[in-house]
Amino acid sequence: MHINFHVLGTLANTIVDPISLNYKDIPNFPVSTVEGHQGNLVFGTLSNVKVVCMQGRFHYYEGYILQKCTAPVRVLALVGINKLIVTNAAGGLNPNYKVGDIMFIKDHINFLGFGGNNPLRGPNDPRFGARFIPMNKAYDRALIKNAKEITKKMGLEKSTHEGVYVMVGGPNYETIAEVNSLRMLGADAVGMSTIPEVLVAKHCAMTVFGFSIITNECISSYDDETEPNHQEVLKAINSKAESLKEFVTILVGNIAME
Ligand SMILES: O=P(O)(O)O[C@H]1O[C@H](CO)[C@@H](O)[C@H]1O
Ligand code: HPA
Repeated sequence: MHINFHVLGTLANTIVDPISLNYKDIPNFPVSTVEGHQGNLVFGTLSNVKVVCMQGRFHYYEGYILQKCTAPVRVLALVGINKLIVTNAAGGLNPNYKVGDIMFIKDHINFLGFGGNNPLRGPNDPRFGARFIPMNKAYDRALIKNAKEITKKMGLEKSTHEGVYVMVGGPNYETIAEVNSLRMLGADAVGMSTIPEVLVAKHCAMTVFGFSIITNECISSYDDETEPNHQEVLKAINSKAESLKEFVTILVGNIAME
């Protein structure tokens, strides 16, 4: 199983018997440039299940093409990974979402993809998957159900949601008009990542589960004096680290029992 920990990088510290490889020591691997993305591939076990954790991901706004951003997912497929847990920090578009809430990703809107910018663009390599892939079952329903049961038992029910993630290119945060448009499109949380990895994972026939941590409430009024910033994003993530570690550890154990 593979866990993509990204800005939740401290979660990698829960891995038992870890073997950590720095991305810069892996031939042809991209290198993380974003604060909070530590840049290690960590092999080990969690809940007695063999896992690989990406401690740091790659974003389009860093300057990498999407094929490069997602190359690690294909590396993971080649080492035998068939289940992927993706995580991210996201701004809450849904007015009911509060900082620190968890959103299980039930679906996504690929803003970059609408214009044809897709990691699967180019000649198809059939060793990984088919040219045309369905995405209506991208996020595994059974795992969402399982995750809901865990958060309920953890007493997190009120701060947990199921929603739609939209990816924008970044690196700027959204204007007020953009926030209002994304809401109208039906998105609940916005970020600058994840969807390319999910596309490549589905191309490789992986089972995918994803969740967002709501790190800020998107600003939708011209009278609001506040501004979003990456420090508040990191702070919100760190304040949830302990309960997220517990959640992911239980989830991995449950997945293995299925
Ligand atoms: O999606 P992740 O990498 O978790 O992080 C989110 O937080 C950063 C912006 O603060 C952006 O990288 C955005 O995508
Ligand atoms: N917008 C886009 N990406 C983000 C945000 C946001 O408000 N918060 C964390 N990542």
